[in-house]
Amino acid sequence: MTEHRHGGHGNRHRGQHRRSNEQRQSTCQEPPVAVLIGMPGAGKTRVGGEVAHMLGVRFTDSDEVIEQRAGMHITEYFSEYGEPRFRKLESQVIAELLHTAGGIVSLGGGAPMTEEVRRNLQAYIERGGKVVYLQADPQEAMERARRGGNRPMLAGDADARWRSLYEQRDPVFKAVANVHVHTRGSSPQHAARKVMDMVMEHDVHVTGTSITPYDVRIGVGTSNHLAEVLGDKPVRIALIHTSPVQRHSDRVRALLRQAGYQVSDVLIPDAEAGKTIEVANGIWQRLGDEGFTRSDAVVGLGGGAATDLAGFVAATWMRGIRYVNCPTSLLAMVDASTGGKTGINTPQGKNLVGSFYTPAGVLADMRALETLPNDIFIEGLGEVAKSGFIRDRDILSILEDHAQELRQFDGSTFLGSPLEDVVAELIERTVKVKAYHVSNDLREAGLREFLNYGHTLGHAIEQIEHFTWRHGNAVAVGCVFAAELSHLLGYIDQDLVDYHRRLLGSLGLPISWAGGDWDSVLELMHRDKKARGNTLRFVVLDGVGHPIHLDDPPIEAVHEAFERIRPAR
Ligand SMILES: NC(=O)c1ccc[n+]([C@@H]2O[C@H](COP(=O)([O-])OP(=O)(O)OC[C@H]3O[C@@H](n4cnc5c(N)ncnc54)[C@H](O)[C@@H]3O)[C@@H](O)[C@H]2O)c1
Ligand SMILES: O=C(O)C(=O)C[C@@H](O)[C@H](O)[C@H](O)COP(=O)(O)O
Repeated sequence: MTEHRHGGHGNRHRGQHRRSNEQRQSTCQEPPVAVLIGMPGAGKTRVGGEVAHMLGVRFTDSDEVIEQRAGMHITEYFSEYGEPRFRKLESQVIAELLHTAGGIVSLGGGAPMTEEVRRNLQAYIERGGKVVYLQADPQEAMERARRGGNRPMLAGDADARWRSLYEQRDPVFKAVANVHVHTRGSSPQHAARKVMDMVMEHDVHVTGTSITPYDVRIGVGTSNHLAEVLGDKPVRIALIHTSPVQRHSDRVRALLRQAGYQVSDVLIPDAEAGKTIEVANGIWQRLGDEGFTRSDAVVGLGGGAATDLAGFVAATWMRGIRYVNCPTSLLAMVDASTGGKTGINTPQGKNLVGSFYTPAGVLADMRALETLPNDIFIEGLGEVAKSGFIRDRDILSILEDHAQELRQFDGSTFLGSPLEDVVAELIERTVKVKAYHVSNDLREAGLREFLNYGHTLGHAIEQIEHFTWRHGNAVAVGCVFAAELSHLLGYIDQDLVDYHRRLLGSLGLPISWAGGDWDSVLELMHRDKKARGNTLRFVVLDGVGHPIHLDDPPIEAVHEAFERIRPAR
């Protein structure tokens, strides 16, 4: 029930483009990374060439390929054979390029007006492709088209002809493209940067029974989609955020105001201190005082604690209003912001009050990672690794291969570095794992519980440590505990337990815990949401990618697993 649409076909992050391009320049047999369409003079060739250069991939102009095939200039072909025959040749060439060109392809201005081209572009999009409508300012485009000359479709009064073509083509281009980039006033380099960020955006579509479908949009600059996702119904937006992410909330507030919304800026206490009934109550009071109605909305911006609280407020205000999450920590991007588990803590335990309430969209803008401290980035890797253990072993391989760079994460040098591609892929893969479970079991009747691997002990550690232990760190120890328990009960061998310790340790995550005592841990594990009556329940593995439910295990084994995560004396 989950579809995945992302920045192209397979794992194609920027570094991979560069490497593979050198090997494939002459014999490319891959679909393009992106196809640019737009009006004459929109800058398809210039911007497309620049994007290809930035990505280190080849650039193909369909008109040039047609001229090579025809052995003559397009203007000559037009006058000798007429437009219908030209469009036929153009369709054939484009059909081939959509399977074989690789890199960036720009299409002739009128190409998408041919039905067969539209059909082929649609099929390309369905295979994961990006068709980018380069929307230039009409004056700028006309001026460039005039200067460019030699365009058979603009013969005569070029401006008048351009305008009339624009009226016919603009609605078609808008419908055909799945990426729209406005280039008004932009230099070709700036426009190319915009195109590149949008092309490299990875989208995971979440759908399923009882879920109004939404997208998780991952990439640099994805918060620019905020107004599009909120839509035009809300008049007021409550922007809920914490102070360490002030720089990002300032930007988002400006975006919202530019889009015409009335923004109520709601600053909440940081981290777990924000996930309380008192904080929620303070916001309900404000929403009431400020006249928030059912058509207004909430934006949650920050780490997982802020998005959990924002979702809870949205779920409860007037029994549910629209909300969009803008996660700023790695953990919130890969896990907390998606899936609709919203909630607060109570003195008795973590997330004990809350609801399943799905966001209208999630904008994981990787630009936010620029300010993320190293220890909070590493904490997020705890949930990434968990997702690898329960479902996607490629996540584990990527973590192994890049452990050292990940461990040394530095937000100030992150964007544009090779690590950016690695992290983008980890985020996308982890969100897919989350989306798979959520799509099939929103209300956690069974399958979704697998996302709780490592959490039964993890939540107890957080609670006993009064939240001085970060969630992802506690989950990492919880995963080692769950692996020990799986092994003690004969589900996995010692190698897999050792592998848990080796991998998590190599990422800088904790693998043992000295705090608390057995009795208090046991009491808290009984309050875990997976427990039933007096029965403890856990998620364990019977292999990588094979989580299982473990109901009412022998208490001696649980105790022994706990002893095994105590540090060696
Ligand atoms: N709802 C879910 O499905 C789900 C899933 C996983 C975790 N969670 C919850 O998420 C929380 C953990 O999330 P977290 O690890 O993001 O912790 P957090 O929200 O406490 O954030 C950690 C710290 O990093 C700061 N921060 C976040 N982004 C930043 C940025 N870009 N720059 C600078 N500082 C930044 C925060 O303000 C905070 O101080 C826990 O409450 C956990 O229960 C919920
Ligand atoms: O989405 C889920 O379902 C999860 O269990 C994801 C967990 O990683 C997350 O920490 C969640 O908040 C835990 O929920 P809880 O129901 O155990 O409180």
